[in-house]
Amino acid sequence: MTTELRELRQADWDEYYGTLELAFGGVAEAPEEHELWNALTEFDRFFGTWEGETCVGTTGAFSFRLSVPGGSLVDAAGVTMVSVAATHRRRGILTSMMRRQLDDVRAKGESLAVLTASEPAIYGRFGYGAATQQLKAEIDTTRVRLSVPAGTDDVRLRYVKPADVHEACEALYARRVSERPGMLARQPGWERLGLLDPESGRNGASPLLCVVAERDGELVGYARFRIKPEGGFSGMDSTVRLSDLEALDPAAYAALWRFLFDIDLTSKLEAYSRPTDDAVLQLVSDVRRCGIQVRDSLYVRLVEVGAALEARTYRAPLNLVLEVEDAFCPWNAGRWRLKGDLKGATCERTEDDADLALSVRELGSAYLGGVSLTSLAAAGRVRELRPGALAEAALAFGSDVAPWLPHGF
Ligand SMILES: CC(=O)SCCNC(=O)CCNC(=O)[C@H](O)C(C)(C)COP(=O)(O)OP(=O)(O)OC[C@H]1O[C@@H](n2cnc3c(N)ncnc32)[C@H](O)[C@@H]1OP(=O)(O)O
Repeated sequence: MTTELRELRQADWDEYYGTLELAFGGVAEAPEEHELWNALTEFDRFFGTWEGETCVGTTGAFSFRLSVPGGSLVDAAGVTMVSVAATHRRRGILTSMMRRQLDDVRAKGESLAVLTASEPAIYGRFGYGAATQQLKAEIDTTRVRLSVPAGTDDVRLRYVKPADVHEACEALYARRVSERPGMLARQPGWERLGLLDPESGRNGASPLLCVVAERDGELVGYARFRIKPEGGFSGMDSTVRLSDLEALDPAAYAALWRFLFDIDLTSKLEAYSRPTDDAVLQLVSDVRRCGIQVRDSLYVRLVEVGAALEARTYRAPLNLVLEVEDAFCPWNAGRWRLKGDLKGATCERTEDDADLALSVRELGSAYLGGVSLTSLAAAGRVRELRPGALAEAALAFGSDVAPWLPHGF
């Protein structure tokens, strides 16, 4: 039986979403999660592959604004909900959906596509490069102490219901977005994600709790977390699970972490996604007892190389020619002259000799400044054709702040 790839319709959403859930193990999500993802679906950007009435492939894209080095917010397609029914794998269904999707992203004028991958091996062939990492911590709060900066005691903390302060927390988050590449500006509707709290997603922990940090009555930070009750005959020994934490200054930041460390009857603090340069690593007395692990997070694909490279700034002056390989989106292939500095950039087609050769996947990895071109060159994935060009480009592409995606999509 032949398959048909077509835009998603509201009437087909349940069948489409059922296919996706099955590909991820078949456990149905809670009704409130269904409702949120249905509300966020941009139907003209979501595709299903159909065999008769049966959906056998899913994908979609959200219209995001991504923070890039220099602080601009750039239109980016947030690729999501990718699956192929296990009965229909290895027949090229994913490849046909990726083809349609990237053509569609290009037609919309977006220069970037981004995603988080269930497995790192899937998306390199389509030109996506791993661009950010996330840090997981499991901190033994009975052994690790925090050194807090002056002013921490002036920060007032209070428990609040997450929904009661949600608007103010979202406004604070919005101020943080342009300060760190990889963060997404919350689009209308997405503010609900931070409050999503189905019982099935808590794994035995409390409902979502929130503490705000204030100074002179102004919100300067917040932490949202859950507490998983644990322990036994000898007493309670619970775990704090941090969901998200943002603060506007070091004292507010330290006050929130100190609070999380000091919650009575708890001995462990778990954080699943923090930036790799999180300042908490500089506050702790014993980083070895923080159970740090790092993994890949956001993958970036330059859909229009010229426009994407012009959309960010560069940390040092740069003037070189890139020879780009891009088998899946051949309109990007060839030579580009990139001139840039802290103020802006131009990137145009050229016939001049190339200084560096790389594929679009390496450009995606380096784009947010978190993966060094020098390291990619050491792996043989970037070739220096003019001596000195690699050092020049590696310095310019880098970011002082580690890029980070705070939440999945
Ligand atoms: C952004 C997100 O949503 S990430 C979520 C991705 N989804 C999942 O992980 C759910 C479970 N997995 C699946 O649904 C499917 O296995 C998919 C979507 C990963 C792959 O779908 P398929 O239709 O089988 O892929 P398709 O046949 O187009 O394969 C294309 C190529 O990718 C390769 N490939 C496919 N899946 C994988 C994988 N998991 N790891 C490594 N390579 C893979 C294939 O071997 C093939 O390579 P080839 O052209 O050299 O032979």
